[in-house]
Amino acid sequence: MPEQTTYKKGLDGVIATETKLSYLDVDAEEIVLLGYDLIELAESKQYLDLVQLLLRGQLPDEDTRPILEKELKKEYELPEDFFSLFHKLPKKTHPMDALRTGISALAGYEKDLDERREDEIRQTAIRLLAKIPNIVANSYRTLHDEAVIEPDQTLSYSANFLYMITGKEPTAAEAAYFDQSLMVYSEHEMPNSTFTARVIASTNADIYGALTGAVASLKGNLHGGANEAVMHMLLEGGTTDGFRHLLYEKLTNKEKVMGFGHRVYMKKMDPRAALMKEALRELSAERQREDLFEMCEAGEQLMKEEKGLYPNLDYYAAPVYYLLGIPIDLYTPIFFAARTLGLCAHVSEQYANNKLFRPRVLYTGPRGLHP
Ligand SMILES: CC(=O)SCCNC(=O)CCNC(=O)[C@H](O)C(C)(C)COP(=O)(O)OP(=O)(O)OC[C@H]1O[C@@H](n2cnc3c(N)ncnc32)[C@H](O)[C@@H]1OP(=O)(O)O
Ligand SMILES: O=C([O-])CC(=O)C(=O)O
Repeated sequence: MPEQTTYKKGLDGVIATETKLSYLDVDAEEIVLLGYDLIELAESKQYLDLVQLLLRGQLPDEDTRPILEKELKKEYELPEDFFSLFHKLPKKTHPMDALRTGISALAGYEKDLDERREDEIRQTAIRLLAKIPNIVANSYRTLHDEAVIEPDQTLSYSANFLYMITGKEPTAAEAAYFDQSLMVYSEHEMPNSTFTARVIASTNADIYGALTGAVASLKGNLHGGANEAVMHMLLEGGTTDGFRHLLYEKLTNKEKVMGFGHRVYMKKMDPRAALMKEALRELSAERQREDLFEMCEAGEQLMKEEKGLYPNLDYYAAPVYYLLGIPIDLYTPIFFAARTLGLCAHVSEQYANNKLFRPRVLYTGPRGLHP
């Protein structure tokens, strides 16, 4: 028998690894990202700055940012005929499953899957960050019998991502809201998907396998899948009164209300949700959709009063994506595209200081049986 240690269901509160990448300091209300506060970064920087920070350890300056942008743009293209893969899938395939298939398929094109050197893994991360938005947008298009939209090198990274999704060149303001959402989704310490990726990487499996597993984890509605569920719930509610009624019904039926609660922030508002709430306030005023903002605020108020629960990021990111004209099925794939950054940094860190994850169990089954 292993030495008895405390068992925590769902590894609640258990320290799983050391990391220099990020830490949720709930008391200080800070999401620490390599020493910086994620919210401060999201208010003043761009997603590409975070790419440089998480993969290369420091924020870029005016000289290094364009170099990084060029590196990414050089890698936008996917292998020839890549999207024929998606023509063969059933039309009802969820975009997260298409993304999982796409990332898995990309592995076959990598020149050396056994490479584990930190600088090389970080170059692979650049390739993944360049290609995943293309897979997200165009696997969806292919499954919907729409023409593939080639990446536009003249647009910024985030503007191009949004352009490939909607087919329209975004305004500077739309691109900025989207970029900010990518930043707040980019990295968040040790959620289930990051843990999944590190567990897979700890067997010395390649980064494509680690990310493929992480897509599967993120799809679940207790994790990334919640953003899509939130939007369906808002649409089902329809009006503030309708939404309130729906939430009461869910609480009476003891159903989980998507977009509320969090393993780490359980009794506090997720700081990222507060930032997206401000984005929604502005965007809904610009679009004369104050009704949507009011509905969300009424839901927030009700959940606080009835359950003492606060919104997480998915609650306010979903209506922001809705007002940006993004199809609901793409909300979780976009979350994954943004999180590719944090995942790659974690996988790289795992390789650099590896120890196989292999916990023990609290056995509750029978003993002493004989065939
Ligand atoms: C970006 C992200 O991935 S953030 C997470 C996105 N996921 C969601 O929004 C899904 C809805 N939320 C949840 O299911 C949960 O809050 C989780 C899974 C995120 C975290 O919860 P856990 O730490 O595992 O706590 P658990 O699910 O056990 O909940 C504890 C209690 O709060 C209640 N609770 C927690 N979240 C909710 C919710 N959203 N709606 C209703 N009740 C809830 C539970 O029913 C439980 O009550 P009980 O003790 O009376 O049984
Ligand atoms: O931290 C978590 O458990 C989930 C979450 O908010 C994220 O992955 O962004």
